[in-house]
Amino acid sequence: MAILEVNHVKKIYKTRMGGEEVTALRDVHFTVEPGEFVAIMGESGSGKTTLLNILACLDRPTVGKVLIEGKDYTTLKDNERAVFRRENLGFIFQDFNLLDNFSIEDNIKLPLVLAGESPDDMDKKVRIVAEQLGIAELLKKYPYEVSGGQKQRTAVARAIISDPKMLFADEPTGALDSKSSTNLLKQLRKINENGQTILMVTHSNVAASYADRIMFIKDGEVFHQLYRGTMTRAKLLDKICDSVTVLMRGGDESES
Ligand SMILES: Nc1ncnc2c1ncn2[C@@H]1O[C@H](COP(=O)(O)OP(=O)(O)OP(=O)(O)O)[C@@H](O)[C@H]1O
Repeated sequence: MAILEVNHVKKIYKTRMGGEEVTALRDVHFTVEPGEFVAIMGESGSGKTTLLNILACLDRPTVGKVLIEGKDYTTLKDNERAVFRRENLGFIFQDFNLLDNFSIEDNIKLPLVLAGESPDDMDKKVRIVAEQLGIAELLKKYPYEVSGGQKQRTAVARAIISDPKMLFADEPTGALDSKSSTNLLKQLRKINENGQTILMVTHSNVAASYADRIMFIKDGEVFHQLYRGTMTRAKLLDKICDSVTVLMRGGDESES
C-alpha cells in the first residue's frame, strides 16, 4: 500500500478583505511508496510549500484528499492533527528551527520528551542518532556554538529520533555552504537507504539529484516526473538540469 496518496488536491487561498482568490494548487495527484526519496521542484510561486504543508498535515486542501497509509488525516480536528504530526511525521526546515536556549542534546530529545519517554530510552536514542549524524561530540553545546551544517544535522537527528513514517524537508540545504550541503544530502540518502521515506522541497538541482524521484510542479500541477532508475547521480543531475531548463521556458520542449 502507498504510504502517501494525494487525490486530486486543489488549494485556493482566500485573501482577507475580499481580495482576489489565489489558486495555489489546481489538481495534484500522485502516490508515494514506503521507502521512496522524492524531491519536489518548481519555480518560485509554483505551489511547492503549499503542497508540502498539506502533505504534512499543516494545512488542509480546499478540494481533494490526502491519505497517509490509507487514512485521511486532513479531516481531523486541529489538536488531533497536531498529535498525529508529532507522533508520525518528522520535519526539517531551511532555518533549522532549533531552540536557542536548549543544548544540542535537549533539542534532539524534544520529540521524545513530548511523547513522555523514559530518560533511559531517551538517552539511548539520542546517542544512536547523534552517532549516526556525526554530532555525538556536540551534545552539550548550544546551537549558537555550532556551525550551520551541524545545526542542520541536529535538526535531522531531532526529526528522525521518533522514527517517523515520513520525513518532510523544506529547502534543507538552503542556508548551507556547498560542503555542508553535500554532507547533509549524503546523510539524508543514508537515512533513506535505511528505509526512511523522505519528501524534500528544493530549488537546488544538486540536492534533487540525491532523490530517487523528482517531481516538477508548475502552475499548481505536477508537470513532469523523473525517476533515478539505474542512472548514476551525475546522469540524473544532467536530466534534472534539462527538465529545469524546459520548465523555465514555460514547458515547451520544442523551443530552441
Ligand atoms: N497564505 C497565503 N495566502 C494567499 N496566497 C498564498 C498564501 N501562501 C501562498 N500563496 C500563493 O500561492 C502560490 C503558491 O505559493 P507557494 O508558497 O506554495 O509557492 P512555492 O513554490 O513554495 O514558492 P517558493 O519557491 O517561492 O517558496 C503563490 O502564488 C503564493 O503567492
